[in-house]
Amino acid sequence: MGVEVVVEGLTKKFGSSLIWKDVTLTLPAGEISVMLGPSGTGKSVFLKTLIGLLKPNSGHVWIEGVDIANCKEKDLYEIRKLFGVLFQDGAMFGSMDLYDNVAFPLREHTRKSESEIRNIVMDKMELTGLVGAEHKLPGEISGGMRKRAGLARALVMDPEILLIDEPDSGLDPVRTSYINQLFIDLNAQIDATFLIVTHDINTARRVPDNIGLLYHKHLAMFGPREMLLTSEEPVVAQFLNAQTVGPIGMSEEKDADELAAEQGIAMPPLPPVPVQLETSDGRPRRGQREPGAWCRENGVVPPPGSFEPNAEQALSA
Ligand SMILES: Nc1ncnc2c1ncn2[C@@H]1O[C@H](COP(=O)(O)OP(=O)(O)OP(=O)(O)O)[C@@H](O)[C@H]1O
Repeated sequence: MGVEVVVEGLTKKFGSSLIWKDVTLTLPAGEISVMLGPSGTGKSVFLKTLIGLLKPNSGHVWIEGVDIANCKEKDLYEIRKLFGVLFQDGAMFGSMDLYDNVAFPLREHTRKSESEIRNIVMDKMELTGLVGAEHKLPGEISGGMRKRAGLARALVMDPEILLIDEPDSGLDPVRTSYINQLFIDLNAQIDATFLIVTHDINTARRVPDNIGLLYHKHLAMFGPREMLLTSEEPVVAQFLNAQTVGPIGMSEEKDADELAAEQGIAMPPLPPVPVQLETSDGRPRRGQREPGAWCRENGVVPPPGSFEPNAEQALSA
């Protein structure tokens, strides 16, 4: 389960406006990757391009030997069945209760009987902690529950690839922690390839196996979590450690005057690398590695205090 997604030289423009250029990365099968970036850098456009909702100007997205950026509609239709997508607002139908919302893709795209549908829907409701809320309308539940309902719906077709757009938008830190734990537990259970787009650096620091950062119309870096959290590269270090000193300003890039004013101000030292969030029942995940393994294998000395149980002091953005 879980398939690799290989992105090669992807470039996207709207008219003459370049969104990002030459993005190349591989989402490893069954692992959790996070895509970060300042507002407006094209993270949502990237998700939509991966699933073929938007066409890139050039480049390839290879999934199981098919280039979905350039294939026929018929092949795209087949490949899309591998995806589950959780949109920012959950994208629920307001007039249907949660049960019917979650059942919708099964009724629309399969010939399953209502009793088979019931088994699948209730299984996904259980996975996402929604048993008992089946007959509530989306307008009657909290934002956190709506996201979990969107997640249950994204799971009913047993996706190999799960794309999740800003799961933490509009959620308080406690609900964000719950949904992050749910992603880790789900990843262990379904072994799908996850890509989460987020602004939340605490999510990015603790949840994924891999992190990518889109900045200034290109992919600044993509790689294992420990690689980015120990990187001294100014854009990566500034963003992942929520610093104001560095090349990123309020509206993405700082201008020359702002950067000149910072001359001589050293970037603060990197904080300790936190341990990665584990599954709640201790079940291993495919992408999980021993804390510090990447650093050891690559001869990188992590900041003092890294991987200690209490190293995960929340950073404020
Ligand atoms: N269909 C479209 N047509 C034209 N421009 C678009 C379209 N979709 C997105 N854009 C533009 O592409 C840019 C990137 O948008 P996108 O929503 O992907 O950014 P983002 O990084 O997800 O931002 P945020 O973090 O604020 O959600 C924006 O300038 C947006 O206006």
